[in-house]
Amino acid sequence: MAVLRQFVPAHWAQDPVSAGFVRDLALTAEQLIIKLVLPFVDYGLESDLRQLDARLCQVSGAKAVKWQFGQDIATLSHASNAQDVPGVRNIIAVSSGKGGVGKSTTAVNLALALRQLGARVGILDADVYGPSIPMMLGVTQATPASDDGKTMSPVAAHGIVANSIGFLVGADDATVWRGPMASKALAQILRETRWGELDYLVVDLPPGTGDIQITMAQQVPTTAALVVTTPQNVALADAVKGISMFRKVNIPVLGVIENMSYHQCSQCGHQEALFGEGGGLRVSQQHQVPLLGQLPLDATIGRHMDSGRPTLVAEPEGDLAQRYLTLAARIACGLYFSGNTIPTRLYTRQV
Ligand SMILES: Nc1ncnc2c1ncn2[C@@H]1O[C@H](COP(=O)(O)OP(=O)(O)OP(=O)(O)O)[C@@H](O)[C@H]1O
Repeated sequence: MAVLRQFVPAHWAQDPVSAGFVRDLALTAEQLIIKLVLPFVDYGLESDLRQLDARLCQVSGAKAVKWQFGQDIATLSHASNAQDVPGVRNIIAVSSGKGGVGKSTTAVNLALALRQLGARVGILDADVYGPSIPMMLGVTQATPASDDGKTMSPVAAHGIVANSIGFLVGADDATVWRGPMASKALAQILRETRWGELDYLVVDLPPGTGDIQITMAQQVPTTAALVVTTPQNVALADAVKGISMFRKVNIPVLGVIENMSYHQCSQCGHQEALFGEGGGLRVSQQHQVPLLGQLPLDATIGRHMDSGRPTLVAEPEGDLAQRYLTLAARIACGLYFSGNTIPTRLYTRQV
């Protein structure tokens, strides 16, 4: 325990003992068995912890250390008084100040990365003006089923569940929705979907700071928001507006994600900062929000999205997937250590 107390894994705010994650510790003739149960998903933790093996063997007399991991994702508190969404533990809003910065691409890959790390994940396409999630998940022909005429089952794709106004009205019709009608559509689709048990529901917001964002603050129990930006000054200025808006409406901003940070040549691997350098970091420092990750402008990301097989599905072992997995773990970790755990409610559904 003393050895474990001295070790704080990357992005954690506490060591595993103080955080209460050590569930079991047993010494057999040969092995020291340590079981950790985490309230968030993590990535690369075992290789981090393996650095302790030699020291643990020395103090315990064991020949080897066996690490065991379990996961019970915590429900974190949210600032709004909005009613819970049955079965949904945490809601993460993905936003951007400007359109076209790669918010939906990031939201989809983030949801799939959380899933790959072992969480139960859903995605809600709240971009009621231009829903793109059905296309990105390759399920444009799907329709959420309803057996009672009041609620609907989300569409399953690549291990996650999804719902989008695009499934219900067709992408072109959605663009005419404005103001209260769009907000009502979001609230309705969120509450009338039978999400099942989810650790994380990722919500892809429309760009900007409009009615939908206000609805997220007032009617949705949002745990925290992420702001996606590119390094260009125009995008950064709008990202700052987004951060201020979330703060005004009491939604914690977990951090900034810089997309299209640099261009990586698919032929020679050369990296070039097409849109300038250091923008995301500047915003993060000036507005006291962490820079959670930087993703390259890479033509394969766009191609994967267009084919309906996002990078996490098309190349789950590739370098880009590793970046999304690292980002997802950092978000899950940050959400846990910056929030307050509340008891997870048990729901029964009337049939
Ligand atoms: N890192 C990236 N590298 C290459 N292409 C990308 C990257 N991120 C996004 N794209 C591409 O950029 C385009 C815009 O992305 P996306 O739809 O995710 O943006 P958005 O911010 O959600 O836009 P909007 O909110 O206006 O709908 C898409 O064609 C997508 O495939």
